[in-house]
Amino acid sequence: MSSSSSRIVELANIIQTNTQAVDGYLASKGLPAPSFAADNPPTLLFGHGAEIEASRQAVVDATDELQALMLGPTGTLSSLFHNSLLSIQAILRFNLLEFPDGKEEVTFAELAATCGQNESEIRRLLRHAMAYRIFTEPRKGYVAHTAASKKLADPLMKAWLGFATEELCPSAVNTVNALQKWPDAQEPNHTGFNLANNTEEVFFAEIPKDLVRESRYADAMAWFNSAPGFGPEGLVNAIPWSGYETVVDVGGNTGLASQAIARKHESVKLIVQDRPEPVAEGRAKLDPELKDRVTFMEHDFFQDQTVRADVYLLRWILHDWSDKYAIKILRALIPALKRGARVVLNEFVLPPPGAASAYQSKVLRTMDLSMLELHNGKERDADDWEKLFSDCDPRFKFLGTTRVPGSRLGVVEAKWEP
Ligand SMILES: C[S@@+](CC[C@H](N)C(=O)[O-])C[C@H]1O[C@@H](n2cnc3c(N)ncnc32)[C@H](O)[C@@H]1O
Repeated sequence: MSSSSSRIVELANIIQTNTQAVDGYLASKGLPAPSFAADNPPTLLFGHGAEIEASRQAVVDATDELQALMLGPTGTLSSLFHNSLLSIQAILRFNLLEFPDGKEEVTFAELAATCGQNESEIRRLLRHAMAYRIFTEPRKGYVAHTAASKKLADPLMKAWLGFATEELCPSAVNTVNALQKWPDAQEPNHTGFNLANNTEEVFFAEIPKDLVRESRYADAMAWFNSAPGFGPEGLVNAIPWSGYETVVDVGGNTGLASQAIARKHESVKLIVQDRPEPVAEGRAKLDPELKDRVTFMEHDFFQDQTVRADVYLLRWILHDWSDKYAIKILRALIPALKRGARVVLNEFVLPPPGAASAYQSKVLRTMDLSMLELHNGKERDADDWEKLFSDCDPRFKFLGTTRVPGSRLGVVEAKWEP
């Protein structure tokens, strides 16, 4: 091994040590090595405890940094590909994930025929996806699945990437225009989404006009809830829920987080509040065993809260809104708050500058800009959260932020102390 102390060698060593740790662990458990093959399990590397997760993450971070160093500044800038999601959009729109007659391999021509498109453009689009290891061409002219193209057929994954290509991409392209038109960036209907859709409605009023868009959004939320580190497990373990009688899950969508809490903590009652569409879907899909403890209620969170509870949970709510509107949502709780009532947020807590790897920062910053594109919302750091409560009302006592091991989201707590 080289004795050089350069960063590239240091990174190579980090990659080697941690890759060996992951590989040795998989072998010791009789699990396959990661590969792009269609039958490689999509969650192979997850759920093996903190140590293996730390090694996996170290490899991801170090390979990202090493690649950037090896590309150099020109290579880094030229690999910001503007249309990296175009082939995914085509695959989803043209429904190219299911091969005719259940075949394992199909020709480009057969796939083109299923959607009435030209073979040559389908070939170009699929070969673009193949460069990202989504599908493969095992022999010239034939298409076969990889682990990633198989995963893309999962309905929730499909919904998330459908949401990204059909809602986020057009909104992103229009975001700088929106900022030029409305520089204060506080109003939820002054966004890239508004310009892209030629509407003055906020996202949450525009989307329900079309059932396909509404149900894709609900499924995209469900995908987030099922992705490693994004599920409600962290929240379920972060708070002593059994010590509380009543919890209101404000903007709880179809109630996934509330159901997870109710399953683990058998005494607590949860009321899920949201817009009519998710409330109807949540009621219809509710696990019958939880029907006495998880109930649904239509409620606009900009209107005064009417339910007196011990805890008000807002999970992934305030990041959808600028400070001006996040404060309105928190103030609307005040009429129902009893002394000592808790407000619990389950949101990203952005790390201080330089604390996260560049790879992690890309994930967090992408989410932050997505909020800007759709709603003029934003992700916040610990200081931002504290300031939000103090700007809202000095009677909120800020209790701090915690990060639950294994969860990518933080828990932010405040107490009502009039
Ligand atoms: C990002 S989702 C989070 C959903 C859920 N809490 C979770 O963790 O998956 C935001 C939620 O806010 C709801 N919402 C938006 N505007 C609302 C309003 N004015 N009143 C009540 N709910 C609203 C949406 O319907 C959606 O369910």
